[in-house]
Amino acid sequence: MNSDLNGNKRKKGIGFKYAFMGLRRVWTSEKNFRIHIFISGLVVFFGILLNLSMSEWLWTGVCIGLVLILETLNSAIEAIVDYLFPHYHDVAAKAKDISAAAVLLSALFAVFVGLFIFVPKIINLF
Ligand SMILES: Nc1ncnc2c1ncn2[C@@H]1O[C@H](COP(=O)(O)OP(=O)(O)OP(=O)(O)O)[C@@H](O)[C@H]1O
Repeated sequence: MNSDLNGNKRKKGIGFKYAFMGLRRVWTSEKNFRIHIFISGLVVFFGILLNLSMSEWLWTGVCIGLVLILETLNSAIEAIVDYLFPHYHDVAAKAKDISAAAVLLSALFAVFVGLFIFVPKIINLF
């Protein structure tokens, strides 16, 4: 056992339980995360419908994973920044903007890969 800054006791050990609590936190508190999950569900649905190949599923999975991982990290950074800077501060703006940029880059990458995979398949339907 050790203590956090508020003197609360925290159990040391394998962090899976806390990691799942983190997932629940990001799901309940971050609208963007829920939107990404919803879009990921749609992509998987259309992937099944369009019968993606193994490598196409791999690329799709990498893109979905990348966006969700970066959105989760972005949420953690936002929480720290909000705590450290309750009022306007240039450092807070810089940290949040750059953290959001990481999510944006991953989303653009996902769109780029998605266009390569899905557009030819959709065109082939007609
Ligand atoms: N304390 C602050 N100081 C300076 N600028 C801030 C501060 N808080 C937020 N901002 C600016 O406002 C933008 C949006 O911040 P916000 O906290 O609303 O995050 P968000 O990207 O909208 O994410 P979410 O919707 O998950 O809260 C930041 O990217 C930053 O430019």
